[in-house]
Amino acid sequence: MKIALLGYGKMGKTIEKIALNRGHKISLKANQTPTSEELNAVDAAIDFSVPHAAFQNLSACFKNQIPVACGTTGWLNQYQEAVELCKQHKAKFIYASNFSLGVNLFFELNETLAKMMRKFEAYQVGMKEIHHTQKLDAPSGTAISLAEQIIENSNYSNWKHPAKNLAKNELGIEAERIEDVKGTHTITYTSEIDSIEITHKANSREGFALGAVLAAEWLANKKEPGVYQMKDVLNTLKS
Ligand SMILES: NC(=O)C1=CN([C@@H]2O[C@H](COP(=O)(O)OP(=O)(O)OC[C@H]3O[C@@H](n4cnc5c(N)ncnc54)[C@H](OP(=O)(O)O)[C@@H]3O)[C@@H](O)[C@H]2O)C=CC1
Ligand SMILES: O=C(O)C1=N[C@H](C(=O)O)C[C@H](O)C1
Repeated sequence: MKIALLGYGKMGKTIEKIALNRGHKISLKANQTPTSEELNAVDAAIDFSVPHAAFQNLSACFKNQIPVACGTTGWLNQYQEAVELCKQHKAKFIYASNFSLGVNLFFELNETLAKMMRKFEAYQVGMKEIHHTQKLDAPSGTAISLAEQIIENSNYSNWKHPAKNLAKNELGIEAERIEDVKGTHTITYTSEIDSIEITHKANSREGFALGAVLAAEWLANKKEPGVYQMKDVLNTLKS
């Protein structure tokens, strides 16, 4: 399949390597919003760009009916608008705050743990993410997804970053930036007696990149237009 890489930075370059190994062709490497002419020459697009560009890039894909997998974080205030636009143009779209298999397993673990802990009010939940110093957004998209899962399955009502002056029902997210850290997320349940902690640590960017390529392949093969989730892709691969 012919792929457009929207964003040819750290992730774009890792995705290129994985996509070529899977027999795809990279027809476009763009560090700016693509033109319709450029998009019409590809089968699918993968957007790992910057927060201020993601919505514009997605709009260009929807208008040209190019299936698009988007991993860019930090633009979610426009997510609903993107969903509407995708439906309006009968396009195909997946956004995932994290495309790696490991983090998607971690999402399942997080949800199960939150359900288990719901009735034990002695435990306070805390979250911390660590990423490299070039990251533009905080907290990470993955931390937001994890926090939303906990909120849905507990008595917490909202998340807060930075994690200061928290009300009882606020889930604090701490973010630390350390050179070259690929992405670490930790959730801690703390009582006076003990702590329970789960951590996912990415050792490289390859897991994110493989997941994004699998999502783009899945979208390109999907007949029905729509807004999909990484869960849909992984469920198909499991069956
Ligand atoms: N969902 C997931 O699994 C993951 C998500 N991410 C997210 O992906 C995004 C990219 O991460 P990363 O590759 O590390 O970041 P980089 O900064 O390394 O790369 C971003 C690239 O986007 C380019 N860019 C700038 N403006 C546009 C535009 N209008 N259209 C297309 N490209 C543009 C930049 O070009 P220039 O330098 O010329 O400005 C740069 O090459 C981030 O939001 C990050 O949080 C990262 C890893 C995993
Ligand atoms: O910017 C990154 O590098 C990453 N961003 C994503 C996020 O914001 O959650 C995913 C991963 O943690 C790496």
